Amino acid sequence: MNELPWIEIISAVAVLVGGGGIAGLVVARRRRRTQDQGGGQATVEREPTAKPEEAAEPGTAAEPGAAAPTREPARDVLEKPAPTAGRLVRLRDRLARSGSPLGARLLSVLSRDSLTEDDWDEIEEELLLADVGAGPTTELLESLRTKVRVLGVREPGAVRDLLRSELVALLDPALDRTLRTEPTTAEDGTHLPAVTLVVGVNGTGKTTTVGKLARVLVADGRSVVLGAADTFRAAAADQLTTWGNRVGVPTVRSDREGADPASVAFEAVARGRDEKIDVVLVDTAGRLQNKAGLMDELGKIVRVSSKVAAPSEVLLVLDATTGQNGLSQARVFAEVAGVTGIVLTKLDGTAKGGIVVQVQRELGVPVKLIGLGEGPDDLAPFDVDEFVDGILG
Ligand SMILES: Nc1nc2c(ncn2[C@@H]2O[C@H](COP(=O)(O)OP(=O)(O)OP(=O)(O)O)[C@@H](O)[C@H]2O)c(=O)[nH]1
Repeated sequence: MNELPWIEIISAVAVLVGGGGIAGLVVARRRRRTQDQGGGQATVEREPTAKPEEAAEPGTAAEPGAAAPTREPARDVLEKPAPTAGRLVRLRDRLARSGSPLGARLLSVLSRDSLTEDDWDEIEEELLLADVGAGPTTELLESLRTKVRVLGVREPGAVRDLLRSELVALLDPALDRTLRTEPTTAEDGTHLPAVTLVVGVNGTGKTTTVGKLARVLVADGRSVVLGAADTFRAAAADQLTTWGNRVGVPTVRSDREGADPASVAFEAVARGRDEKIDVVLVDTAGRLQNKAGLMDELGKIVRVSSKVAAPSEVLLVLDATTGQNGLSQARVFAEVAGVTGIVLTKLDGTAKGGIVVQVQRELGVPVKLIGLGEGPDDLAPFDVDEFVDGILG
């Protein structure tokens, strides 16, 4: 794969949008590749060196049969993931087309000749319906009312600029949205891959996000290994393996349904260490935040895989269409797994994007990625300015 055009295109867009969010996904220099993922050549077949026993919690017996064989990708059908750059443009397009855009409705009310109390009530209702949340909605309304009154803003272009700056402020552009995907070196010189753990409740889009993220990383020139720690459903590991195969990324998995997910995560991270892989992406099973056993298991996945390398990112996948529900999920996951970023999926089909504001406020954790559709490259870095321009249409 010729990486140079990628670098030029992505760098140009990073300069254009000036967004910190995309910076973490951009490879600014040609990276050392420890594994050819784009050239259609075979990788070295290697059995995982770590034993499942090592993955057991101290004092617990290792599970028999929990070993995690690796599915090597089929190398002759590799796809070329879409560049990260084009996704920002597509985001605006999808947001503008989804449902009836919040921004357009707000602008139409704000542009009326003289704003009555009914008009302000309508604006409030629109914001609440979009899941912006009661507190942020009140803040936004007060600020808008004052500025409209004090500055006498009436001209449509000026109203749009005012609303735009208020929405940008609400989304906290200062938050660091960089994805930490740089490998590190331990004190003893051991290569440590960057580990990204993907967590969330059932059906939010975790496996799809891992697959899409692998493509983003491959497009940016990173070497990647996937860990199928969703051992409840064999189909989940198959699904992940298929995602990996499409871009030449191997998947570490267990052939036994119900195997210890912590063991699989451990094996995947150990393989990343042994093969000097840049990033290990670990998919976990969907779990309800109110099921203590499942949440304990998640804590164990974090602890056990940290014996090789601690996660540099724990991404909580939230379905934007479920709105407020996502909040209570987010709180519990943050407690158990130390969430470092939110992935908001299915934004293409909802006018409830306001949940971004609430989640960030509640947790102080930034939205880092957004899902814009079911297509393989429908995942984009979250960029505040682009997002607001998208909802303003
Ligand atoms: N429209 C749309 N659909 C999405 C998006 N992300 C994921 N999906 C769909 O959501 C469904 C569930 O996705 P999965 O990745 O299987 O979800 P999961 O969280 O891994 O599911 P469990 O393992 O059962 O918990 C699939 O049909 C995906 O195609 C998105 O951004 N937009």
